[in-house]
Amino acid sequence: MTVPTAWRRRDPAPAVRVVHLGLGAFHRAHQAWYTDRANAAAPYDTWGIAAFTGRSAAAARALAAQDGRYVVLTRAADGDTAQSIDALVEAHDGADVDTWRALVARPEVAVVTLTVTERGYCLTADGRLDLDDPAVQADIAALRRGDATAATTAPGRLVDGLRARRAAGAGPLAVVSCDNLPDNGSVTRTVVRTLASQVDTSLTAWIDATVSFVSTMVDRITPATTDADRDTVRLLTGRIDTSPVVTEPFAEWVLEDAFPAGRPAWDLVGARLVDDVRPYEQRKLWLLNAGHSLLAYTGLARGHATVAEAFADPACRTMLDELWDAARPVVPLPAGEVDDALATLRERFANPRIEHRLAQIACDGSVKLGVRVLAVARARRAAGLPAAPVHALVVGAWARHLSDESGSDPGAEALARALAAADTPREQAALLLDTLAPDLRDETDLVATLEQALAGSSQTV
Ligand SMILES: NC(=O)c1ccc[n+]([C@@H]2O[C@H](COP(=O)([O-])OP(=O)(O)OC[C@H]3O[C@@H](n4cnc5c(N)ncnc54)[C@H](O)[C@@H]3O)[C@@H](O)[C@H]2O)c1
Ligand SMILES: O=P(O)(O)OC[C@@H](O)[C@@H](O)[C@H](O)[C@H](O)CO
Repeated sequence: MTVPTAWRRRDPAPAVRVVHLGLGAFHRAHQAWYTDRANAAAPYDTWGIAAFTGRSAAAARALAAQDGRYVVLTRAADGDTAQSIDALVEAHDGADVDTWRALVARPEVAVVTLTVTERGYCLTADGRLDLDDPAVQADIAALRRGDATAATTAPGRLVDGLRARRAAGAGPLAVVSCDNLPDNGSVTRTVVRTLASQVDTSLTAWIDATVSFVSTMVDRITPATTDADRDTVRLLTGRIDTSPVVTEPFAEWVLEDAFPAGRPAWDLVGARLVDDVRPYEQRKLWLLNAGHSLLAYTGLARGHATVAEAFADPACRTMLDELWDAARPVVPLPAGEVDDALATLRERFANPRIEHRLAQIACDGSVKLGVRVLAVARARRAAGLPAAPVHALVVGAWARHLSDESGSDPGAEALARALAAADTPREQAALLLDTLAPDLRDETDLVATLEQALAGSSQTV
């Protein structure tokens, strides 16, 4: 493939030492951007990334045609700045399992990062690998056969790659989830170990001894790229970029320091290495992501299309303030730090130049609401605080969204049918809590306010 002159590298590409799965917008705006800046800050220790798409051969081809290079457009309220990223050195179709195995098995590869969406972890409602999922079953069968086409799920691909690494004797490795899930490192370990144990129990023991699963909190609002964004990049840089990414100025990355074979110097460019990521994860999931989900379901119902539009609507803002008030006392960080995060969030959500589509955020509520919204209800119960009606309001708004847009949540089609067939708000409330947080089914105040929200129908929002 001939790379156009505009995209040819002046300096040699850094050697591949990170492999990534899920080459979407967020990886390009966050982990690749951090790695690019870390390489500049530590030129004696550079790291290249080989990234695999989840499903799309076209996205990998488009980036490969630019030698992996692309522009990050940082969009502030008062203007754009363009930065070319060099850290991504290979882009592959996720279906290319031979290259996946070969790269994960290289001894100089020390880190595997993931952005495969919440759904990509194939979890049951209580956080285990869903062994009833046909895709998981197909992966287990293919991996037992040693099939060359092998795995399609993220846990299956990881097991496939780790098996190749063990066979090559390539040694320790860190697997780093960068998805919006609490305890994302432990969740990744659980799904990988469970799947490996179905294939080869000695592999599970090797994983336990050799692989670390790093929990991280990742934050940078990065909407899907549009044609208008590609036009802006062309005007600003003079380059035709098929794969730019538009993002906000704010970026945050908090990681556990568990890298047995080293890592890029992310700490030199703002990432924080800590012993326990959980407080930061909870701060982000319970304030930002929960806020996004509230704005998505209530904002769409009120005719808005973007976060900034919904945020400017006083009715949405009142609900958002209630949501943040309910979370404030249970986020396990000093109150001043929580208030600073909220002040920053108000500015970020108000940025009218970041066109973050509510429809994008509204997808897959069945795997998001439990960890973003009902986790706060659970934390309030544990702290002896009363149930907050706003949590029921968000779940009710999601249920109504599901009845109009069931395609936006492939994991909730059966639930949408059951909700439509249910005779009373009480039955609907039970169905919703069974799906999202079965342990909260006996939370009488929550159930009562959810029934009210469901009975109130669209008047509630
Ligand atoms: N966009 C953001 O603002 C943002 C911020 C923080 C975290 N995240 C996390 O990153 C994830 C991806 O966001 P994005 O903006 O890059 O989305 P995107 O749609 O641009 O890309 C998603 C990527 O994940 C891959 N993928 C999807 N399902 C997969 C699966 N089952 N197995 C393997 N790969 C799979 C897709 O093929 C694609 O490469 C989010 O779901 C979230 O968990 C996103
Ligand atoms: O990416 P998702 O689908 O997990 O969630 C949608 C948004 O809430 C999310 O992408 C935020 O923009 C992001 O988490 C900000 O860091």
